[in-house]
Amino acid sequence: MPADARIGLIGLGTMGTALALNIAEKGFDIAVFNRTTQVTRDFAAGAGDLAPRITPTETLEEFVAALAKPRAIILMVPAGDPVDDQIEALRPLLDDDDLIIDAGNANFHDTNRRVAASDHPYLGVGVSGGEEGARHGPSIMGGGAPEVWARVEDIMLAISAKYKGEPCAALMGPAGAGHFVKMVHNGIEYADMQMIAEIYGILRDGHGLSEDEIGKVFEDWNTGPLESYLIEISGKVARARDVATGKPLLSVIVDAAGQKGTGRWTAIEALHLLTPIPAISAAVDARNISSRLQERASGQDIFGAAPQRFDDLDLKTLEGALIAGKILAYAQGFVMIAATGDVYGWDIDLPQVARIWREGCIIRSTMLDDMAAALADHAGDNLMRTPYFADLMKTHHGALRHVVAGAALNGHATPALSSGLAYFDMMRTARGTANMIQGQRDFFGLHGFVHVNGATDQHGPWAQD
Ligand SMILES: NC(=O)C1=CN([C@@H]2O[C@H](COP(=O)(O)OP(=O)(O)OC[C@H]3O[C@@H](n4cnc5c(N)ncnc54)[C@H](OP(=O)(O)O)[C@@H]3O)[C@@H](O)[C@H]2O)C=CC1
Ligand SMILES: O=C(CO)[C@H](O)[C@H](O)COP(=O)(O)O
Repeated sequence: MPADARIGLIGLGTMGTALALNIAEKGFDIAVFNRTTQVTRDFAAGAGDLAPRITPTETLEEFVAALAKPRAIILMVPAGDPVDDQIEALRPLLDDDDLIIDAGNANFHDTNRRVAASDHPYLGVGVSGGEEGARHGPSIMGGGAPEVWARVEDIMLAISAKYKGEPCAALMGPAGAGHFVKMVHNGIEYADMQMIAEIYGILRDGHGLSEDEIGKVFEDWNTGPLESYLIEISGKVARARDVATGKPLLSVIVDAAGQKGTGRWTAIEALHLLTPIPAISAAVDARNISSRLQERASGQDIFGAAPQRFDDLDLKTLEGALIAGKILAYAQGFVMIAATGDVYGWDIDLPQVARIWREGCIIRSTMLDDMAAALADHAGDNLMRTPYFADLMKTHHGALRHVVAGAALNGHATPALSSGLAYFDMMRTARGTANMIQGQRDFFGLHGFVHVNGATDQHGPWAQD
């Protein structure tokens, strides 16, 4: 077997299979390996016209031998131990300058650790777009040293999605920066999905619309400012039928949301960074609450089901609420990415992040082009305060307010929309209510407060007792 494959890939699951075919289609010879050999055989047998560019291998030794030197190997296996185990198995077979690329959804702390622990070239690369994106063009968020990224940049740019011809792939920063950006991408994804689900609930239980009618609403919204992959697929999901029964698919899906961890990591990391992302955190909590099926049923037995019919909010208002909520979720995510500058010393280019999210990834949306422009023109500012998005917020925060208030009065839980609104209101209130908290802290613990005249470490009269 000639040792001439330009790149290798381990892990022929949903993402690995699609990515390997994408790489081959773009003209790069690729060697593949999978833990379960039959999967490799089936993959090779089904590769069709792309088979000549693909070298299937059945042992790690055979896989490594099939690669041109210096080697570059993509891992597309589950995050965590499988990545460490695979690296441990591979490294003894590799030369010092061979490159390992973890393209799964690794926790960025793990990527930082792996980079720090090894002198060998390493990239942590976030890939978004699901199976379809991986096959035909994902958004790719690279992390690692620029000279290491340069070794595979041509492949990354070639296989990535294109926005008006511009590749949606870039190096975000060193070490775990790529996986950090992918993590926040997924956090925003959680908030975006949760807000859509909240509006779906109002359409279903408040307005009493059928699934087809709801599908039509999302289809209509997908031709306006909300145009995005998630709104598009929400319409398709609403319209879909269960194959076995012919019933609306949504009516046969248990309402307990799964999660693999990236949203939770985003919420945890935001707390560490002291960066508020309440809409994203609320979306994580909402998934956690959704999973408590038994408890929710018991709650309904005691209190009665919460959501009541209410249809006094028109579709324009619901659309406006989603527009405002979406801006706030993205704004929180971008502020969180910017916070890595102080804490990790990463100088992540926010407009570039927005640019590579314009196509390929799950949160792609027409708004992202305007976000890229706003973040470039107003570096360092919160997206919600940049003129274009501030105007949109001025136009739509009233709708968000009506939806949150109406939902609360009628028993519809809207945790992500409500949290987004609370963030907006707090972030536009020069004098809030934390003076009371400071007073309380000083009362019970003499923690001191800053006086409005600028004097620090001040105390209330109780300090004299
Ligand atoms: N699915 C998605 O939409 C997306 C997933 N990701 C990330 O991509 C990565 C892969 O996900 P996905 O393709 O969906 O996962 P799959 O479950 O479809 O595939 C997992 C692959 O990893 C292999 N594997 C599992 N455990 C081990 C192990 N311990 N050692 C070696 N190989 C192992 C499996 O081999 P075997 O055949 O032997 O089981 C299989 O080829 C994950 O990190 C995921 O979070 C990122 C973006 C989107
Ligand atoms: O990374 C992704 C999309 O961008 C994956 O689809 C991810 O698995 C989604 O997260 P979760 O399973 O927690 O909903």
